[in-house]
Amino acid sequence: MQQDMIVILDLGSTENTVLARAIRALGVYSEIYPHDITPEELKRLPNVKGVILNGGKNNVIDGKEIDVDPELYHTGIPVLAVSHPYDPDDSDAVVWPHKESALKEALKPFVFDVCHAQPNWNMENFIADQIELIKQQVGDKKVLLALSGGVDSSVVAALLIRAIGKNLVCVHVNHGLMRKGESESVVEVFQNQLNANLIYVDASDRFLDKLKGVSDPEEKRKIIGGEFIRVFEEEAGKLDGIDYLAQGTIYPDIVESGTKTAKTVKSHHNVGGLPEDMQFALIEPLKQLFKDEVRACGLALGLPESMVYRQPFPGPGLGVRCLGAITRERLEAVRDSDAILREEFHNEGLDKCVWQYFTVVPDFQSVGVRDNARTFEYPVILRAVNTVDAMTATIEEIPWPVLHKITERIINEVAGVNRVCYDLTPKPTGTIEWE
Ligand SMILES: Nc1ncnc2c1ncn2[C@@H]1O[C@H](COP(=O)(O)OP(=O)(O)OP(=O)(O)O)[C@@H](O)[C@H]1O
Repeated sequence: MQQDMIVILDLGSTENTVLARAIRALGVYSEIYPHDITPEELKRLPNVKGVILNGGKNNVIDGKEIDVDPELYHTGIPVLAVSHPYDPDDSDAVVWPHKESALKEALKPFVFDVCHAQPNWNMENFIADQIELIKQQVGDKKVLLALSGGVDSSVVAALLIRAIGKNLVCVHVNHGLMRKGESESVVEVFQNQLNANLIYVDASDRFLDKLKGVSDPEEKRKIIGGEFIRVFEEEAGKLDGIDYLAQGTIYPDIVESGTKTAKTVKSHHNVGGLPEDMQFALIEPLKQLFKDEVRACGLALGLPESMVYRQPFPGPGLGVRCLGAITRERLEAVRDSDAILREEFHNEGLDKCVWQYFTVVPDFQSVGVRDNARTFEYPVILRAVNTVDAMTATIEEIPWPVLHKITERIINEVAGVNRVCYDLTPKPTGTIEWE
């Protein structure tokens, strides 16, 4: 193992991630575990140099104050107990700084002088350690991964290919609602460049047939999600001897799904909504990483920037941007206009400062004129928003010349479109997506 580690035990603090990031900022790897970890489990973790018991206001579960196993103090590993002030009248509470710079200074004596941890946390060492751990866990067994082409599943795939090569079986489902070139790039990067064992399923017709005539957004989402599970199940059923399922779970997913002491923000989809009765052991090598670290890991593994910095994309894909009942004609208009928007945003460097930008095609037409003749065609709506937490969103001010250029390209290059609009609605009152 290349990296030393400081373990944070969650005793009800809301600041676990702040603490982990501050320790990692000192160059020392840090992972967060629940308070009820046993001394044996702790000792099995690689290279643990110290333990921080991180107390806080969520320290009561089912009416009982939680604590760690007292044996943890006798493992020979240095232990530091800290607590964050949560009751302003509680003069006994240790004042623990919130700012990362101050927190780093406060942590240094424990991390370096008491634990003697080496600042050897970097992507190369992380990757080397994960590969070693995966090899130990999996041996020569087979691992299945649903590969969307999104950041998280792509980075997991690249890591597992390094660790176990062809014993990783990736399944990519093209539901026909991908952005332009996306499924092709999954095949190019994983099959052609990384030599992965990739099963590519073109299920476009199947999805589009099921969606024919369905205009209710919720029903559309349900059909897409349900059909995805069926396709994946069918493919998994054809495979023999799979023992493990890999998932692109990252640390924020765990926090959002609720840790033992944190309330659930939203229940995170078990990956791809896989059926409960599929009995696999899980491999989640990124589950302790934050999004920026996942990206750095992907780059270090040689994935292209376009994949690693891919903007968030809804599970039902372009299906929720082709408003109302999906038709192939309008779906192509969404796909082509989205590709133009992305290309122009990239050319202008706007892809670096706008969080999410996409196009929408509604299911009504308007009158226009082209070459002295009347047209009756669809509009394309542009949307570009910034957000910190996706709960609210603001509208990005795009320079007029850029908007003009995008408009001109869309009306000239996208079939069936005669009008372009810019959506100026913040969230609230609009959601980020239209459906
Ligand atoms: N078209 C697809 N083909 C194969 N697997 C998919 C597909 N779409 C989604 N998945 C699987 O479902 C998981 C969750 O999908 P979701 O769209 O919510 O992505 P995510 O959580 O942003 O992760 P990612 O960045 O890996 O796409 C993905 O990580 C992937 O394992």
